[in-house]
Formats: sequence, structure tokens, C-alpha cells
Amino acid sequence: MARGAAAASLLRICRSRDNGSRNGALLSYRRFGSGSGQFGRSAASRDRGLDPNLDARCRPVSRSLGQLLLRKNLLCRSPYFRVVSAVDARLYCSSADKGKDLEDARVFGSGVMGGENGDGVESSKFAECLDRLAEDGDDLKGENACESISFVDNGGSDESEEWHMVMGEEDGSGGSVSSTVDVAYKNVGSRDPVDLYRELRDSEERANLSRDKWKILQEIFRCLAESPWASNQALAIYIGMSFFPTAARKFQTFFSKKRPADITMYLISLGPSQEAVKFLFPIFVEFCLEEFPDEIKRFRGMIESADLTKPHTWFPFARAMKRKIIYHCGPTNSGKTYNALQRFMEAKNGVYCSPLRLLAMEVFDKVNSLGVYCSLHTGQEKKNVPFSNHVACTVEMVSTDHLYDVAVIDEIQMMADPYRGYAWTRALLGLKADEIHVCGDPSVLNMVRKICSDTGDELQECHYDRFKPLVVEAKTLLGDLRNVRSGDCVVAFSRREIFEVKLAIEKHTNHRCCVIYGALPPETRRQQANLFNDQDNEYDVLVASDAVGMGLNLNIRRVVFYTLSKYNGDKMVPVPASQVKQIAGRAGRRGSRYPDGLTTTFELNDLEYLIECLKEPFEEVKKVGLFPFFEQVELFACQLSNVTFCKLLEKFGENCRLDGSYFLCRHDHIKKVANMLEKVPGLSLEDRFNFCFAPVNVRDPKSMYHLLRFATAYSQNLPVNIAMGMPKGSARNDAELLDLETKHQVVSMYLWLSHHFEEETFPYVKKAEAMATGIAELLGQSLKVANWKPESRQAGKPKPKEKPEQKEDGYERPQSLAKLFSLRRQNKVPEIPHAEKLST
Ligand SMILES: Nc1ncnc2c1ncn2[C@@H]1O[C@H](COP(=O)(O)OP(=O)(O)OP(=O)(O)O)[C@@H](O)[C@H]1O
Ligand SMILES: [Mg+2]
Repeated sequence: MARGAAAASLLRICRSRDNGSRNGALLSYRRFGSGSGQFGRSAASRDRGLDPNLDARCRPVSRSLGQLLLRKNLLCRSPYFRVVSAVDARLYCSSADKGKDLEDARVFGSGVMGGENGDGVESSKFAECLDRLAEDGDDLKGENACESISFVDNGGSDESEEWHMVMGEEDGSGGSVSSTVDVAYKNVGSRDPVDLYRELRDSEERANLSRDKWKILQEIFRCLAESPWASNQALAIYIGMSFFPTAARKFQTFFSKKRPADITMYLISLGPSQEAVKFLFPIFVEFCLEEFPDEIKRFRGMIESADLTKPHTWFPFARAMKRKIIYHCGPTNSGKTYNALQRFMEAKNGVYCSPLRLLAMEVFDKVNSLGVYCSLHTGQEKKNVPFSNHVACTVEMVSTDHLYDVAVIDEIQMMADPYRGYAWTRALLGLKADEIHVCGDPSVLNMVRKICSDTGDELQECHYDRFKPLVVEAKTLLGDLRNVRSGDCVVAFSRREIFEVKLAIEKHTNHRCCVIYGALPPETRRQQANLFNDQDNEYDVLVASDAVGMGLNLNIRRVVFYTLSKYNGDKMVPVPASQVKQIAGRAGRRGSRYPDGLTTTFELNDLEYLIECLKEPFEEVKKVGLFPFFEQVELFACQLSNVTFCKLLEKFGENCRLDGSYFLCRHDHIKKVANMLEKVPGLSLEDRFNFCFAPVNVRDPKSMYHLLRFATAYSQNLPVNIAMGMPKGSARNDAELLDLETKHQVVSMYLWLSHHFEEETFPYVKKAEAMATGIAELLGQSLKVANWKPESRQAGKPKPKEKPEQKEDGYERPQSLAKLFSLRRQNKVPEIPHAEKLST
């Protein structure tokens, strides 16, 4: 075979892969991602023009070809070419002095340049040219010389074709092949990653590496596999976080097998660094697109079914309406709810969405007493008043199917609540009402503005000021509960503290205390609130948890913070300023016996923190809560097989996509229930989903046990029994009181389930209702006489240590944690002590 023909026959033409998939991925990436499309083609890789400073006859020789030629000592001896410059790690050659071969240089150069007229050079011409070079060289001979040459089409882009030549073996010394190579590989960083991947994929000669360099390379790949940035970016092409390490490992194996010298040396020059990761990543992307189409497809399906971006599109009917949103924005006790309710009552029909059952009941009573028929819908209770067109409900229960003239969503700032926020977001996005009044503090005003611009609803803002300013009493109680006065509400953040305070006040003063805390049924809370509000009895002090903090109208003269720290489920933290304001705002309500509100602390130490909180402006909320509907979870479940419901929720949490204005609400408690219900076979996905939302205290084993029992009976198609006796009488000690609380929770859970599942399966609703009323009454009676030391709900929990400052009169002075935090901010105190978990 003629030498030229032999060379030509060995030229391989590597056509580009179909670019469609890559472009698709890039599109997805941009849609998904954080902006700048980091694996697009670099401008440098497009710039293949001549350096204007070079002689017009000079042509760049492709880097790899230049490397080979130099390495083989061809250029310096060639009659045709000489190196005139090295710019940007690229050799520029000109015809040599002999002068007659300029044409060859042009041909050679145009091979690199894509032809002077942009039409490229045929490979045979290049082969010819190479042959002529070879004739003059010593060791670039025939087939051996040409074996490492490939002709690469750059994928049909508008860029020129380019000659590539894969570098040969390293010289064995562990060093680079030559200094020319050093110059050459530096250009790798500016090359198109798509080309780099092709070079890598098609590489047949792998660079030998010294042990040190091999180690560096391993480190670089470890960095890639462990890079949170890369793992996050890989989501853009639907490489999931869990699959990413596998993909990265396979990429490493692939690279190790190929290891073209220029890319390898360039990588090693970067070392194990973020730069190396960012260089490798787009090549890794190309690899993944080619190697893992099935995984990508699967993950893409999963991601798309967990897409929580654009939640405003979830409610097409509401979107078809032109709704008017009126934001009643202001601090506590400024008339927000009052004004919204005026419109609610004037309307032909309306819905009021409350954050609490108790507040829904309050509105239900008030509206009916004013002659507007109104029904009540809470998770546990449905009171349908005949002829009513109005309904007061808890926000979780509001229907997005009914059409209303006026809707009120109270305490709209709860959209940012980590657990329940989704219910407010859903109501705002989905309510089909011509006019929606939202009441709340200014913290979510900007979010509501943004949502309205997404939904196309009209927004009107009404700003309010507090009727009367809240006054801080500088004197405080000086750490002595004997300084409590009539009309005081002492706020503590655990059930235990509430009872300790009540006990101490009743023992050392003539006041009698009512109590309100989270574990009490709303009926009992209302009974206690009425007892306190009523003038004609001895109950003139209220001891309460933050359960009094929202919207309730009580006759409170002064709010006294017993402590300003609370357990957040993990550790003791200062009560957030927004909550302090909300609670303090209970004092001095318009129309009450005490229109001028006062607030103070039990300890002088806490006063500063209280003042700080009250002065603090409302912090702007940047994200509000979301949670998927059952249908979304179901769609997601179709993408996964053989996973438990708990795992499904976990996977959903990992893979769901949200835009920057939303967060996925915390659902640890739901997962706990889901986990427990794994023991119950035969529940459909929807059943599991509904059971998981039942109101159960996951920290109370008795309540959990009853939920398990209900679910088991339900799964066996048996009528679900309450299977719990009515308590004999009111509580005589704290254990009995706790038992009453639990029993009420269980009955309440039964009622909730009866409203969320087929009625026939929960046939004892009437019995449950009677029990709920009875137990709430017993609780009320018990609280009236309660004068015992509180117990812990959790069996076996270690008792809190005796505190050093124990007063002889039987109650412990709480340590001022707010003060401790403030000192810690100034680095004066090392650690905040852990404290007992809240049981409210
Ligand atoms: N215009 C009014 N006329 C008579 N009473 C009013 C008026 N506005 C408000 N009130 C009364 O003032 C009290 C506080 O009003 P409202 O409950 O509307 O305050 P709010 O701003 O919603 O407070 P919060 O943030 O605590 O919910 C209520 O008892 C309410 O009935
Ligand atoms: Mg209100």
C-alpha cells in the first residue's frame, strides 16, 4: 500500500454524536438551575482565529499535532515548516526559508483552521501532507505515525474542523512528555468540554503516570465524587444525589481506562481542587448522558412527579377567577380580624379560616350571636347550622371547591410556620372567593405581594396601628410570684412550669388561677378563658403557655413572662421576638376590662430581652410552607417500587423541587406515624396518607397505640371501636389529669378519623362526641381544684435536677435563659443548659 494511502486509511473519522440529547440536558439544566449554564461551550473554544500580531502567512497548528511534530523532532528539520511563535499554548508555523512550500503550509494550516475559505481540508490531503512530512522525518514512519491521528468532526456546529492527535506514551520518568506538552496541555482548560469528552472516549493510548501523579488523579476524582456542588449541579441532568457517587465512580473508572495525556496532565496540574472539579464536571455530564440514559429517564420521571414549583398553577379554578385580596396588616390588637369579620358577615356567604379550633369556635359563637347563621367545621367537629351560608373552620379544613363571596384567612403570617404553613399557603392560593381578607403582621406582606403577582389577583393593603400602645413595666415581679396581681396572665412554656406557677400563686396569695395550655381540649380552654374573663368569681389570674398567643380576646391587664426561653424540640432557645410580641399583645384588648395593656417579666434579668423583642421590627419572611396533596404523592409513588410510605415521604422530601419562595413543611411527625403504620398491612396509600395526618401526639405512646389500633381495625374492614372507658370522675392528681388529657386526645382523634374516612367504618361517633364533652368537663372541674405537683408525660424520663436556688416556699426560681443567651452573645457564658422537654 502506498504510504499516503496507508496513512489515509488509518485516519479515523469520528462523527459527532447526536447533539439532541445534550442540548436537551442543557435546556433542562437552565430551567432547573442556578443560572449560568456552567457546562456550555466556552468562548475560548470558539475562538480559533489567528493572532493578529502574527505574520499573515502564519497558521496555527493544532496543539496535539504540534506536540507530536515537535516531539518527533520533525518541525525543526522539516523543509516546510518552522515554529515562529507559541501563543496561547498553540504553535504557529510558517513556511520555511526554502520558500517553495508555502502552499503546503497553507494546506497544513487550513487543516487546522478549517480552510482559508472556511471549507475545511479533506483528510486525504492532510494525509498527503503528513506523508511528505514523514518522508523528511526520522521516526514518523508510515502506519505507526498515523495510528494516533484522528479526524474529529466537531458536531456539525459552526466551528471549524480540527485535527487531533492523541499523545503517545510518557517517557517513563514520571515527568511530562516534554516541555512542549506542558505548553500544550494548559490549553485544555479552554477547550469545549464536548470535544474533550469525545477525545477521552475515543482515546486509545493512555498516559503512563508516576505513582505520585496517579495519586493526585485519584484525589481529584474523590473531590468530584464528594463535591456537594457537583452533586447539586448533576441534578440538572437528572443524576440524583443518591446515584451521583456511583456515576462519579464509574466516570473515574472510565477516565482511568482512557487517560489521554493532555487532559490527564492538565487535570494533574490543577490538583485536587474546586477548579479541577469544575473542569471535570462538564465532561462528566457528557459521560452520564451517554452512559446512563435509563437512570436519567427514571430520575427525571421521579423529579417531575415531585415538582412543587409553581404552586399557583395547582388551582385552575381559582386562577380563572379575578380575586381581590385585602391584606389587613398590623400588630396585635389593632382591629384586623374585627374589620375582616365585618365584611364576612355582610357577605351573602363566606368562610372564616382560623389558626385554632378555639378561635374558630369563638367566631362561630360571635357571628351566630349577631344573627348571621354560621356553621362550624373543624377536623373533629362539624356543626351544620340550618340555613347557614357562612362557615367558621380551621384553616386545614377549608374547602377549595366551594365558591364563596368573602373568605377570611386569619393569622396569615402562619404561612411561614415550619409544620403547618402549607395550610395557609393552600388557602391563599386555592380559595375560590371573590374577596379574600387576610389578617396578620407585616412579616409576610412581601410574600403575599409576590403570590398575588403570580396568581394575577388584585391586592389591596390596609395598614393598622395598635389601638393603645403596649407599656412595659420596668419593675417586673422581681422573681417573686407574690407580686402577681388580678388580671395578670403569667406565661410559661411547659406544662410542668404552668402547674408549678399555679401551685405557688394559689399557695402564697389569695388569687385563684385558670390555666390554658396546648394539651387541653379547646372546650376546656374556653371554659378556663370564660372563668378568667368572668368578673364574678375568684379566678382572676391566668397561667398559660403560648397557646394563648393567637387571636384570642381575653380580659388580660398584664402579661408576665415567667421565662423567655422554650424547648424547640431539641434544645432550649430564646422565645422568638415575633412570638413574644404576639403573646404580649394579649394584654389590654379593646373593649375588654383592661384596654391599656401592660407587659413585664418575672425576673429582672429577662426584662432587657423582652424590651429588645418588642422593639424589634417584624422580620420579613422569605419563604412560605408547602406540602404535596395526596395526588402528588401518589404520582410520585408510581416512580418507585417497593418502598415503604415513610421512605416514600423521605424520598419525596429529597427529590421535590421548589422555587425560592417556598419550603417543604417539616413532616417528621408524619413520618413517625407512617413508620408505626408499616406494621399494618392492607392499607392503601391514600389510607396511610390520611392516617398520618390524624391529630396524634407522637410523643405519647398511649395515643400512638390507639392510632395503631384504629388503623388495624380499619385495615381489616372491621367497625373501629373506641375501646376506652369513660373516666369515672375528675382528676385527683396529676397522673389522673394526664390520663384525662390523653383520653380526650384519643377520642378527638377518633372523631377526626370519622370525618376523614367513611362514616360506616367509624360508627361510634355519637359515643365519641359524648365522651369528648364529658372528658372536657371533667378536665375543667379537675383544673379548678388542681393543686398538685406536675408529673411528666413521658414514663421513665429522668426527673429534672434539683436547682440550687430552691425557695423554702416550694417553688423553684427558673434560671433566666434569655439573660444567659444575651451573655453568651457577648461570649461571657459558655453553654446553654438543656432543659426539660415541653409537654404542652
Ligand atoms: N371598630 C371596632 N369597634 C369595636 N371593637 C373593636 C373594633 N375593632 C376592634 N375591636 C375589638 O378590639 C379587639 C381586638 O381586635 P381584633 O381581634 O380585631 O385585633 P387583631 O388586630 O386581630 O389582633 P390579633 O393580632 O391579636 O388577632 C377585639 O375584641 C375587637 O372586638
Ligand atoms: Mg386577629
